[in-house]
Amino acid sequence: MSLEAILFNKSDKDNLSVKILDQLLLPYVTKYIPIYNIDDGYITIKKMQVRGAPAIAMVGALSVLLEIQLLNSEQYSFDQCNYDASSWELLKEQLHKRLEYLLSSRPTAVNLGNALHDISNILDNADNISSLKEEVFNYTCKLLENDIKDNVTMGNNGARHLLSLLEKEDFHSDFGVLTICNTASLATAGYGTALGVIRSLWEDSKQKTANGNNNMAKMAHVFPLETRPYNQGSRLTAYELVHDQIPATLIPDSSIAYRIMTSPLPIKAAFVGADRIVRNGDTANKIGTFQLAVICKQFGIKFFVVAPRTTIDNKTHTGDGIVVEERKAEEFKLVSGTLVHAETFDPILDEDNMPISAKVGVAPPEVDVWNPSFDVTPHEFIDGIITEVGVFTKNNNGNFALTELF
Ligand SMILES: CSC[C@H]1O[C@H](OP(=O)(O)O)[C@H](O)[C@@H]1O
Repeated sequence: MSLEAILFNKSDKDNLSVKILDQLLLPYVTKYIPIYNIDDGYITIKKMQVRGAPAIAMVGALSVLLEIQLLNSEQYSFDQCNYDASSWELLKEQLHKRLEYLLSSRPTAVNLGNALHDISNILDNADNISSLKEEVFNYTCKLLENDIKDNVTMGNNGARHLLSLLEKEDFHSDFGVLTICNTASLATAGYGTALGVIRSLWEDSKQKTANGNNNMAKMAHVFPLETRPYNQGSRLTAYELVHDQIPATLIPDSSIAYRIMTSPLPIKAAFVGADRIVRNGDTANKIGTFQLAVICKQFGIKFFVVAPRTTIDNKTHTGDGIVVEERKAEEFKLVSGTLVHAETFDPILDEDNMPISAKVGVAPPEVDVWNPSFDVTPHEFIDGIITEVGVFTKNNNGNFALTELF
């Protein structure tokens, strides 16, 4: 099992605990940090210690569950925080406000909003704090269980779809794929979305190799983009591909077209995740996704969005309605990482024998920057939307029919 972004200990239902992997320190440092309440959920999501639309939703829901656990415990003194427990209605009103605060941590990824909307409905129908805790516990457990199950189903759906397309075009050899950002175990409860398809394609390749089926289309190489400025591709996806021993070559975001043109093997698809898919199929995803889609269209390479139903926004009609989060300028002007020896790449350790995190400046402090965390890819550039329900492709008018997902 590769790294887990979220550790949820539910062995004692009266003493639930959650830890999240601090992804700002990867790939050199593996450090889990505890979550105790909604404030911790907000901070770890805002700082992107945990990131990835599905993982954000799960950590958000878990932080609400832990806050309810606190409110349900005798030793918790209500005057320590925001709650007036003199009435159940007052407490519910305040908890609704806390959900809105949590939602503001990352506005573009719809999964968090969908999860908090569900929890808000549970809250509206709850009669007391202990029944509320039971309902939110059951909801959150289901959210985590369904995420992994759906990711494996989605991965197999996507692999099967691409291989059948290649069969139809009479393509029977090794191929490469592209991917951007991190859409794997570090962005979900496990297996991943776009990288889940790549994991399924790799399982298929290994099976074909073991059976000696050398005259069949099989994925042989992955080209992950580094994904500036947060480097989810170089720090996280490359890490997961190395862990899974999937052949991969990390490439600069700026090299996509040249990589396709000079690739030693044909590149047949790009698989990307999503933070929000709206009714017409326009998709918000990591900044750089739209230009990857444009380049794929130029080269006739299939471009697939991979996302579970929890990433669907069925209220917004087109991409124009999507709020794109802009991150702080420092996240662009400074590159965060771990101090390593230039030759050996071994982390340099401090007096406590711990790796040293550092930021290096790569731009003049005075310069203005534009640092959108996402972009919006119009559905015209998307060849298919891969979900756990199935693969959705456009009709002859070039439109997606996604009502089954709403
Ligand atoms: C399955 S993760 C979906 C999505 O989330 C990532 O964004 P971030 O790392 O800023 O949370 C990226 O856009 C992934 O494609």
